[in-house]
Amino acid sequence: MESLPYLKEIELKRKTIDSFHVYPFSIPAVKELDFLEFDKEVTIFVGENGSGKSTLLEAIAVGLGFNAEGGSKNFHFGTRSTHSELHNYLRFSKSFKRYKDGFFLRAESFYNVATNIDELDEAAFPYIDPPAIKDSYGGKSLHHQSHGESFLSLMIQRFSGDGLYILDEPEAALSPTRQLAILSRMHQLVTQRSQFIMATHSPILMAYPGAKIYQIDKSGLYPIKYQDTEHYEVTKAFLNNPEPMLKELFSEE
Ligand SMILES: Nc1ncnc2c1ncn2[C@@H]1O[C@H](COP(=O)(O)OP(=O)(O)OP(=O)(O)O)[C@@H](O)[C@H]1O
Repeated sequence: MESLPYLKEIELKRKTIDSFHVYPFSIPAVKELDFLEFDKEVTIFVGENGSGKSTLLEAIAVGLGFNAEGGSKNFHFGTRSTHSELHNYLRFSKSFKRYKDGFFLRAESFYNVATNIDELDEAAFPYIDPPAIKDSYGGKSLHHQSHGESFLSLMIQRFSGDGLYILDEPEAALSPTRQLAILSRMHQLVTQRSQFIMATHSPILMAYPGAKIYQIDKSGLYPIKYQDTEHYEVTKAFLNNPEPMLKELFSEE
């Protein structure tokens, strides 16, 4: 699709940064960052806990106009104000084509998104019967669905294609079977001209065919093949033959 992706590149305006010794500029994802290309429909960030995936994803989302705690561009609630200033130091290079749908999904604050939907529906109730917003999320309050069900409702019912979707660890509540369902839904949405930018620890989700995977570690941020990710190697080695690893882990020495 010629006009995809919607987000083509980000650049860190390094000259405007006073110090790379303070958060968020001190974290591996940012310290070595210059340019980052989004040249595939699906871009995936992988890396150890604390490498800076969420910080980077949040800055991309906020810089593009999404609420720092997640949601579509219509969400403006905030229960905390701890998001970093990184977005102010990024330059965004976008396609001429606009996306029609968009969502920033972060596992850690999805609860607040669900609460906000309920509150908006309650506020609309005297005027619109039945309240409409949750219809787009599977017809019942996301609080009345399991964590995994609500994630899946969101992707299946609410995401409508022609979209830019920024997902932070969407696997958090999902069984392996549901993660496969997410892969399938992502594929449908990609065929409907969508772009995904995602941070994940899931070896299932990072197997999305043709995805561009960026590894984040102390040397910075660089493309990596799926089979070379630590997530793939460790999971494969463990599942193929768990005993030696368990023995090593539980040895007294
Ligand atoms: N508001 C903040 N102020 C200072 N340091 C922070 C802040 N938020 C995060 N950090 C630190 O920045 C680093 C990167 O955190 P971040 O949440 O981006 O990592 P991550 O790669 O998403 O980790 P995980 O895989 O565990 O979700 C961590 O060391 C974290 O402690």
